[in-house]
Amino acid sequence: MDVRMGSTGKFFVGGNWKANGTKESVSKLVSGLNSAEITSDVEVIVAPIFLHLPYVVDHIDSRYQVSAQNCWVGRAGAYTGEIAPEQLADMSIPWVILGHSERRSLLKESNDFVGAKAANALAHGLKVIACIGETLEQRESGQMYDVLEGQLKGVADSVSSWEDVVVAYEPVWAIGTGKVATPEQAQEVHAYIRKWLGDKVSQDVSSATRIIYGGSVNDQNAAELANKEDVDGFLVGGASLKADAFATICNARAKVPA
Ligand SMILES: O=C(CO)COP(=O)(O)O
Repeated sequence: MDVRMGSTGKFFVGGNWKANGTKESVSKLVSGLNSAEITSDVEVIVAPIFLHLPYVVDHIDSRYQVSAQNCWVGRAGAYTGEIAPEQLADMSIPWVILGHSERRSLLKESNDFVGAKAANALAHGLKVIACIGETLEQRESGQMYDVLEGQLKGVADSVSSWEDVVVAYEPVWAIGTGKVATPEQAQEVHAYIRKWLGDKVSQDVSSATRIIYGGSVNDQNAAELANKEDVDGFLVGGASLKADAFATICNARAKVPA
């Protein structure tokens, strides 16, 4: 089994809770996760909304790491409504998700802006899950690789060290739609991303960087996707809100025979 080095060399599963949850539901989810059985071969991250971060940091088991879903592009200061990476680090939040397609489309975050945010977060000691992905229209009109390249380049132009970067391939047409990419579709794009990193960044970065898949991953389809050579983990939305389903996804690679 081909295992990526990354910072820990482990299969990587992130639960992106998006703008979901109340005090009550988050407390239930955290207790469900605390009693879930998860193999030690996997690095697991959960990403609640900013407001719930302190509660989750204080109450979740140390087997899980906590992530924000966004951060500011610069330092702390006069930026109303924003949260800077050093403020996340100060709250013991080690990870941040950047460039999610919901932010790219709804908030018009550009490739350069996402790259600048990634560099800024890394400079302040955070680790970054950098999201890329094409829409159905872009895929069907043959623009998929141009779009993915632009998104990768946005990150690569700003980021000098990739040690603390995980790349999440999340085809927009698969997010929240129940229409998961086939294992072959995911593998094809992951292999493209790995080759792009090898050609444009370095062979070391290409082989060490974990490339994870997101988009309608659930407890039924995760094992087959995890079996693909270049799928190093998942970024999970809806199914990460259920502790049992999320634990099954976290254990998906462990179930695959080596
Ligand atoms: O956007 C996603 C994770 O960041 C995927 O969401 P779903 O798993 O709900 O499709």
